Amino acid sequence: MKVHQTKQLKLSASVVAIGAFDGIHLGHQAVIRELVKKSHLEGVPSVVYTFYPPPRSYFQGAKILTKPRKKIELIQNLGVDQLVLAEFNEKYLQRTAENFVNELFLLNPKVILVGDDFRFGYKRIGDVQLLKKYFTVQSVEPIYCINGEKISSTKIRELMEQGEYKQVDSLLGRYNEAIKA
Ligand SMILES: Cc1cc2nc3c(=O)[nH]c(=O)nc-3n(C[C@H](O)[C@H](O)[C@H](O)COP(=O)(O)O)c2cc1C
Ligand SMILES: Nc1ncnc2c1ncn2[C@@H]1O[C@H](COP(=O)(O)OP(=O)(O)OP(=O)(O)O)[C@@H](O)[C@H]1O
Repeated sequence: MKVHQTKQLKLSASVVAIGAFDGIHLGHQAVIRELVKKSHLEGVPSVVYTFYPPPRSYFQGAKILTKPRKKIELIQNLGVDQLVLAEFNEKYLQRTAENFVNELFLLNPKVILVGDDFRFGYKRIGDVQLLKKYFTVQSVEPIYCINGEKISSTKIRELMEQGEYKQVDSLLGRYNEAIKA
């Protein structure tokens, strides 16, 4: 897997998943597995486009569940070809939604996988409707916890605060991760 941190990636075709992906929990894993499956079906490279730090950590000080090295390792293990790890900083967050769309054009995506609530660009102006003007956009069926709640990085952070380490591990799908994080 190739990791790109500064220069914008250019590809003649791809399938792309975008998001914070902090923790690479079971929901994230489902998205990335679907991405890799589509990439094999289409015969084009898979691209995960993510951020460091996660926007929720940058803005709200949320605990970071996976530091870059671990995040890279986990994404690579899922069979992804290219990883964009954008540094989320004061300059980056001020990029307009159109400017971000222009970066996505450079990837020539056949499909983009994002959640229905995905937002992008300065002040979160860009939404899935805007993305759909230019690209084929799809989402993946949600993966739920045993109690019926949707798995999320936020839920995992809450469980960590409560010391529910077994539950954290079960949502991450990995053992002893909660203690190390
Ligand atoms: C170019 C760009 C600019 C962004 N600027 C802001 C911003 O000004 N304020 C904000 O709260 N989030 C901003 N974000 C973060 C998004 O709201 C969102 O958290 C990010 O795209 C990850 O999506 P996800 O949270 O659905 O995984 C920006 C994202 C991108 C790609
Ligand atoms: N439980 C889930 N099932 C399926 N897909 C999910 C799940 N959780 C997140 N995703 C998808 O993973 C991608 C990255 O999402 P993101 O990291 O913003 O999710 P999150 O874990 O809900 O984070 P947060 O708690 O910070 O909102 C998006 O495409 C999103 O729709």
